[in-house]
Amino acid sequence: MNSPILGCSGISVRFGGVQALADIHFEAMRDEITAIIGPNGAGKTTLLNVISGMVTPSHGTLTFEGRGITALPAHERAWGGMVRTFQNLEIFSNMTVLENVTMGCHGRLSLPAWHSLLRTPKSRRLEDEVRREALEALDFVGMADLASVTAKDLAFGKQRLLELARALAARPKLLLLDEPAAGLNIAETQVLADLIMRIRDTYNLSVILVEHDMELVMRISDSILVLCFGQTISRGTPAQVQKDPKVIAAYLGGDED
Ligand SMILES: Nc1ncnc2c1ncn2[C@@H]1O[C@H](COP(=O)(O)OP(=O)(O)OP(=O)(O)O)[C@@H](O)[C@H]1O
Repeated sequence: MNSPILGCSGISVRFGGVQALADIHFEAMRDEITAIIGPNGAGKTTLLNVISGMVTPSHGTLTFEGRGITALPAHERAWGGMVRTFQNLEIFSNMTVLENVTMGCHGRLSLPAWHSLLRTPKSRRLEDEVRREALEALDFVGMADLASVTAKDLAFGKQRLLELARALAARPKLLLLDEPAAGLNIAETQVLADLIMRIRDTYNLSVILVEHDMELVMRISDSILVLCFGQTISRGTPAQVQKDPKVIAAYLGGDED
């Protein structure tokens, strides 16, 4: 039976007078794509930030692979296999595509600095390995031919895929995607949807995504959490969530009755 990779229990976050999240209970299952949706200001990004360790909840606990991680800082969560992408692209624009992706491998594949300084055989082997894995990730997102291009010269859609390739190169167990389709056109969004499903199936990893594009969410998600004003208003499969009157009222702008 499938088990949760991530668990949130009673998560609350307050920013001054704003209750951004109130008592959120939520599980993301292994090898599944879980979407977090909701209207503007619902608390989606805040929840993603709590999961990745960038925001500390005022209440509640988090588990990752069954272990408590509530007090674990963001970088330790990343070492443990939780890797995220950002709504505003965070690529190194003056570096090449390949150099950007190799950044994803570091941390996982690293040696004490003196190995690199002295260019020991071990450090050269490691460099080869990093390069091979980075190229593999680029190939997976269909960008192997762009490896030597400077990142800032890529079209926006390709920059988004570059960020995804870098995240993949870190070999995550849980991939957190913050609005991966933002700024993409319809054709690029289709490519992205196929890619995210292929990532789940090929790498056997779990994905949590925050996304506004409902077509994408309904097409690729195994499970959806719907937030509104910091509260959970619905959870379930795309089919269940789509016909939930609370979701229709709050998110899709319909009537509850
Ligand atoms: N750092 C902060 N300081 C103060 N208030 C914040 C902060 N971050 C978020 N908020 C508030 O918390 C609430 C939830 O914001 P959040 O960004 O998580 O929503 P969201 O669902 O991701 O919205 P959007 O779809 O517009 O990105 C909002 O009312 C927002 O204004």
